[in-house]
Amino acid sequence: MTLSKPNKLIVNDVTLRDGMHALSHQYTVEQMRQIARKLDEAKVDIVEVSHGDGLNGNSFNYGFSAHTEREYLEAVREELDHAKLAALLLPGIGTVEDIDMAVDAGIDTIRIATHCTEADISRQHIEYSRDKGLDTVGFLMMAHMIPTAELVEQAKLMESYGAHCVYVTDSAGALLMDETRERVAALKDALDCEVGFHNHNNLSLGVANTVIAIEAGADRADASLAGMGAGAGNCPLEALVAVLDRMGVDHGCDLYPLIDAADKLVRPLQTRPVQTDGNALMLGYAGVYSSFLLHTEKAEELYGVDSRDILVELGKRKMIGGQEDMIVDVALDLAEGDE
Ligand SMILES: C[C@H](O)CC(=O)C(=O)O
Ligand SMILES: [Mn+2]
Repeated sequence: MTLSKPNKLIVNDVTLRDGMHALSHQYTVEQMRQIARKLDEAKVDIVEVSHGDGLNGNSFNYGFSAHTEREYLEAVREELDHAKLAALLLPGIGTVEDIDMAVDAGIDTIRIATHCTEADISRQHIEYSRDKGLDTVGFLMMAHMIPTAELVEQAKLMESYGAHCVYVTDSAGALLMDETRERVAALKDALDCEVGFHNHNNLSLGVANTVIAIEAGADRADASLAGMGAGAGNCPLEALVAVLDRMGVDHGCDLYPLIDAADKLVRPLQTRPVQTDGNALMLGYAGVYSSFLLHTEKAEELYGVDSRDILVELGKRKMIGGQEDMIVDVALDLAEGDE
């Protein structure tokens, strides 16, 4: 099938940001350099670098990273000739001072992420980033949790603050195919700015849903090498590019350096394989934030409660990003027999 798309797809790699979750934020600077070099050689448009939970995520609650974000950003900046450098920020975890640091370290793009019902807290950060001349993106996380019409209203807020692009972000990898199409098409219809799509492979729909998003008009798509990311990982970049090649979609990336980087650089780093195994599947099934996976497995070990039960309960309680401490709460409740 050939898809006629008016503009080239913008490919945003998240191996060095979402991929941080899969490694408990422990990339070395040299690993980041090697991966960034290959992404640049493959002509990926945007390479994102940050703590997995965004700038300043370095903390007891989210996990400490091996190096500072300035060290990571400055190192990757030196490796990029073609690709733009991006950082992610969640208002409240990161502040405008972190945007200043990232600008100083050389970013071109900032992505401001909020829970899908909280777009209003992105105003200050989006306006500030626009004033700094950054390519500015709004990122509506856990997009499966609200109906499409509400998501559109939240996206319009981000656009009104000045976002160049607003993302449908399937943080839990929970969206079904029709749900993906409906959300992306509705944002495309309602917004003048670009629309993006980011997802997780928890229900094994990573590539399929990204292709559907592109068919529905997404201008930007996120993916990562070997799917390196939270939960079952993100849409695997090399597989997406192979499929888009077959479909005749203009994405501008070279397949072979991506395959080489996925197989030789990234997969060997995956101490816990990034795949749709039982617990990762449960994230998509129960609608739970993908970065809860490793924290939940730790709670299983500590409190002797089945991870799957913890994840189902977290989904029932509608826990969202930032509520990582509730994983322990739920595990303790289940251990005591009261849920
Ligand atoms: C901070 C999160 O990891 C952002 C993200 O990639 C998602 O919600 O998915
Ligand atoms: Mn993600």
